[in-house]
Amino acid sequence: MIEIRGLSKTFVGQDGDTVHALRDVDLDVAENEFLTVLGPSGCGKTTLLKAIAGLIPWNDGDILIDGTPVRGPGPDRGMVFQNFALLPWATVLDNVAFGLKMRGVGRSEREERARSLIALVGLSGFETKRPGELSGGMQQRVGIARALAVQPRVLLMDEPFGAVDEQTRRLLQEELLTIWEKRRMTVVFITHSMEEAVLLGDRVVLMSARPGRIAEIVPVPLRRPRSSDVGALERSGQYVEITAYLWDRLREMHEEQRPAEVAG
Ligand SMILES: Nc1ncnc2c1ncn2[C@@H]1O[C@H](COP(=O)(O)OP(=O)(O)OP(=O)(O)O)[C@@H](O)[C@H]1O
Repeated sequence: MIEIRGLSKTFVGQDGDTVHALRDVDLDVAENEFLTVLGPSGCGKTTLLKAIAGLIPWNDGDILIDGTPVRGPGPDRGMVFQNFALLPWATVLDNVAFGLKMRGVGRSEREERARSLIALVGLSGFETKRPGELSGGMQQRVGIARALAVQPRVLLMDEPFGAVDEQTRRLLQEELLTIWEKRRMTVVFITHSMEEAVLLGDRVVLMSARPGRIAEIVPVPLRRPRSSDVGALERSGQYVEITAYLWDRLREMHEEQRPAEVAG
């Protein structure tokens, strides 16, 4: 469904140095797959996601969605950011309905759709609140509802639970699994957490830094649905084994990086 071929992206820093954020990345994401992306800080995860979203240009390569080249943002792709990126002056209802308004959906229909999504993410009763009156976890629920409102085929999530406390993160992970189990869509989910990558993903993409490349793709054959008993899943041998494997690989990648760092 998403095909990435030979994707390369360089940035020129303020000091004039060139940073190879991505080099020659090839990746296929299947329809309705939940793909998680894990890698050290600065390996190009956000750059990859923004390129798929059509938010930044790249130097080389192609990104195709159902065979159509990505040339910019589109309603087929919804994005959820770590820092929520909500409209601070607008109510929860208006934030969730915003994308529908932009697409010319009439008031009563967009409010009805927004209310049902607000219920889906567990925020009924908070429709008239503004983001500043909500906790971080609640704000991120609004961010998810807003992204889902336009019924995107692809949901792009950039460390969406990175800014909330551990308990809230656990709840949001379970909720996201429940939502995805109900209405399947293709998800690309960036995280720093090995546990999160395994809990949510069908496959984990491991990226290495400088330049950002795909080091390995690790399948996660844990049974689904997973939302009903996350605790048992996390205690299963398979879960423990995959998480340990990812940690070994990340540590190896870190070791490989070190001599280059020392040599400058
Ligand atoms: N606008 C920019 N200008 C210059 N360099 C940039 C820019 N955006 C990203 N970079 C560089 O590109 C590389 C990849 O950045 P990116 O944000 O994609 O990494 P990341 O894996 O998402 O990092 P993190 O996990 O810390 O969020 C980094 O070295 C970063 O410094």
